[in-house]
Amino acid sequence: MAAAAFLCARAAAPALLLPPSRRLHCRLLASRAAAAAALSSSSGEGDGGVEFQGKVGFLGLGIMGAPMASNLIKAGCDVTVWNRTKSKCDPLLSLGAKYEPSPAEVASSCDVTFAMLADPQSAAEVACGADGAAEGLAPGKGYVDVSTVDGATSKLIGERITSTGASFLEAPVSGSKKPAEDGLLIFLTAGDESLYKRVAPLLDVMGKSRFYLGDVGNGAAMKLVVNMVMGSMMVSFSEGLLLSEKVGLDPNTLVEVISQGAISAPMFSLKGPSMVKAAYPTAFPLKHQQKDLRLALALAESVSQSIPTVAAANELYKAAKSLGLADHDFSAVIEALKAKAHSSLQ
Ligand SMILES: NC(=O)C1=CN([C@@H]2O[C@H](COP(=O)(O)OP(=O)(O)OC[C@H]3O[C@@H](n4cnc5c(N)ncnc54)[C@H](OP(=O)(O)O)[C@@H]3O)[C@@H](O)[C@H]2O)C=CC1
Ligand SMILES: O=CCCC(=O)O
Repeated sequence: MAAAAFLCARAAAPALLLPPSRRLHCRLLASRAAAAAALSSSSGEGDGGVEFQGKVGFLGLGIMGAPMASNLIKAGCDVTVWNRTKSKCDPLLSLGAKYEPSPAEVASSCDVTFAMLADPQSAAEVACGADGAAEGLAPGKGYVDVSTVDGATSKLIGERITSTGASFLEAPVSGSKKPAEDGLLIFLTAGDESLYKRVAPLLDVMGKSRFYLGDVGNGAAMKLVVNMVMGSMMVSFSEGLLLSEKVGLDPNTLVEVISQGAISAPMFSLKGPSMVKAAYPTAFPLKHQQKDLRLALALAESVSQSIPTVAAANELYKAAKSLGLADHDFSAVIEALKAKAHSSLQ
């Protein structure tokens, strides 16, 4: 069921690649959304992907938020943006977005507001702080937090949002810069189910599939588990690249061998060639990967689950941060291993 859903949703995605004249208008996305929603929700409730009518707010225009908001605008949605560093709004304004000077003003002028912030602190501040989104919310409005945060922060945000009478959905995403640009993200949602159904057409503009996971906290937990696996995989891959080179193999050949076998992953094929060249163009900042490992370790501790591989990986990401690599792509963690090898030789 889930596998079939995945294929169906992927097949719908190339609509975003159509020339502007043939691009689907947001309000006309119902058929695409209906087709995808009927099969792509893990709950299998066949929510029908009702069309979205209303104004959409978007807070946080970093690596992920900017292309996500941009896809909504290109699909014909009426989008209002805000970002702490105002200049990052300019490309979206050129595409036709409106601007409001605070999260509160975005939320009060829109029907549904999305937030894509760096970490738990910034997500809480933008939602609940002074001039935060909650100050502009009211019954009938919705707030969808797509940032990667821990469950406790998400619950705190959700409680503040729902205290205004508005609805709350957490919806962190799997997929990086390129899937965000291509509208191929995977949404891991939890919280208000009617808000989930209401924003389904918008999620389908930005993503290829979506999962509704129940209570607030479940989306955050799913995202952290996925990212802890990813962070450990990247460390293991880095160790393999370095070892292959040390024993006289060509690491590029290792990348190719891995790509053809059972452990093949798009991440290895995508990042391997540039890692061999010690180049780390940022798609997923290393500081965010380390944040996710820190949050995953806390999640594991909360249920007395041992995750020693993740704990070891986390130490390497911390070491990479202390080498000044926080804003590089997370694949730069390989540099921490190189530094370790170098220091053990001295
Ligand atoms: N990049 C990726 O591949 C993916 C990232 N994620 C997650 O998505 C979220 C965003 O990631 P990404 O776009 O890469 O990150 P960026 O670092 O590119 O963007 C972070 C955003 O948060 C804003 N921000 C940071 N601190 C504050 C603050 N105190 N108050 C208000 N705004 C603040 C930034 O504003 P400003 O421009 O002013 O700095 C910016 O808009 C993170 O939670 C990340 O873990 C999830 C999936 C993939
Ligand atoms: O949180 C970042 C996830 C990156 C990815 O899924 O490729």
